[in-house]
Amino acid sequence: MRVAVLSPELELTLEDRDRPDPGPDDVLVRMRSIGICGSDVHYYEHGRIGDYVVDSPLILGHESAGEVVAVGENVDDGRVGERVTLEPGVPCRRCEHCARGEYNLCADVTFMATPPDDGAFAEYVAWPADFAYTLPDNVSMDEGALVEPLSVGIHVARRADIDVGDSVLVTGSGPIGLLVMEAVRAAGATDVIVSDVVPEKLALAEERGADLTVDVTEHDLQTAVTEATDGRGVDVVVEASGAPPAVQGAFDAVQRGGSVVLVGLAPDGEVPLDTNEIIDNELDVFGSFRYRNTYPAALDLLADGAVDVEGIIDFDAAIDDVDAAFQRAQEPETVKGMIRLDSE
Ligand SMILES: NC(=O)c1ccc[n+]([C@@H]2O[C@H](COP(=O)([O-])OP(=O)(O)OC[C@H]3O[C@@H](n4cnc5c(N)ncnc54)[C@H](O)[C@@H]3O)[C@@H](O)[C@H]2O)c1
Ligand SMILES: C[C@@H](O)[C@H](N)C(=O)O
Repeated sequence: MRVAVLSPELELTLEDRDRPDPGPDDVLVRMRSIGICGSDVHYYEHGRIGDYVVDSPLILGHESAGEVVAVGENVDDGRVGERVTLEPGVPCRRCEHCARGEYNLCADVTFMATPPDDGAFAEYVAWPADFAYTLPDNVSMDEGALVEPLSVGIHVARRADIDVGDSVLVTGSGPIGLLVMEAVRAAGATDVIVSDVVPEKLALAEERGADLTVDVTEHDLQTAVTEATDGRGVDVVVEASGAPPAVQGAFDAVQRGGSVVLVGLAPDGEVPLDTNEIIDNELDVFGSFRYRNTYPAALDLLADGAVDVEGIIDFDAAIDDVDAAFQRAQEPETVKGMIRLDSE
C-alpha cells in the first residue's frame, strides 16, 4: 500500500509498505478522507513540536475516515463495509485518568502522527475497533475526517460550560477557531465574535455566521468587544490562535466573573499575564487539551445538520500530490486541505 512518510530530513514522499493486518481487537480501514492539520504542517516545516521530534520516518495525519475492509478475531464481522471515523488517540485504559474517563489526560496515549506513532496518510490503517465510530448514512467521509477538529471545539464548549445565550469571543479563525464557533453555537451561544490577522480568514468566519469579526491589525480588540457588549465584555473568551498578544488580550475582553479557555498553543508556552486582573475579576481560566468522549456527540451534531464542517475545506488533493498539498496548506489564507484517496 502507499503511505506518505515524512523523513527526519523533512522530505515528504510516498512509499510502498506492507498492508497491516488487524490485531484481534482491530478493524482494518481503507482510508478515504484525511485532513491536513496545523500540527502535520508544523512537523513538515520544523520536524518537531516541543519534545516530539521526527527522528525516524513518520506517517503524518490524524483526521481520518474510511471504510472497514476486515476485522480482527474479537470484532463483529458485521462491521465489514461500515463507514467509520477513527479517533486518533488511544489511551492505556488502565491509569487513574482512564479509569475516571478523562482519557485525554492519559500519559501513555498512542496518538496518530505524534512521534513515534504513525498516522493516517496511508491506504490502510489497522485501529482499535472501539476507536472507530460508525458514520451515519448522511455524514460524508470528509465530515467524518473533520470530527477530529470538531471534537477539539466540543471539548472547549464543555470546558467553558457554555450556556444558552452566552456571548463568546474566539481569537483565531483557523480550523480550530472556526469549529469552536460551531460547537459553542450548538451549545447555545448566541453572540460570537471572531478575531484574526488575516482578512480572508475573517471573511470566512463572517460567511459562516460570526456576529462580528475583528481584524486586530486594524482595530483594537478590547474596544470592539466593549462596544459590541454594551461595555460588559463577553461571557467567555476562547483563545484559539496561540499568538501571545491574543492570549494576553483574552483577559481584557472577558467580563468580570467570566471564563477564558486556552486551546491555542503559544510558540514557547510562556506568556506574561496580569494575575491580579484574574483575581480581581474572578475569572475562570481553563486549559483545553484534545478531547474525550466527543465523537458520538460530534456525529449526532453532523447527522442533525446542527454544525457545518465541510465549509472550512478550501482544497482537496490525491495522496500522490501530498507534498504539493502540504505546500499549499502552508499559505496563510489556507484553512483546511483534504487528501482524498478515492479521487485518484
Ligand atoms: N489544545 C488542543 O487540544 C489543540 C488541538 C488542536 C490545535 N491546537 C492549537 O490551536 C491553535 C489553532 O489551531 P489551528 O489549526 O486553527 O491553527 P491555525 O494556525 O490554522 O490558526 C490560527 C489562526 O490564528 C490567527 N492569528 C494569528 N495571530 C493572531 C492574533 N494576534 N489574534 C487573532 N488571531 C491570530 C492566524 O492568522 C490563524 O488564522 C494552534 O496553536 C494549535 O496548535 C490545540
Ligand atoms: C488534538 C490534535 O488535533 C492536535 N493536533 C494534537 O496533536 O494534539
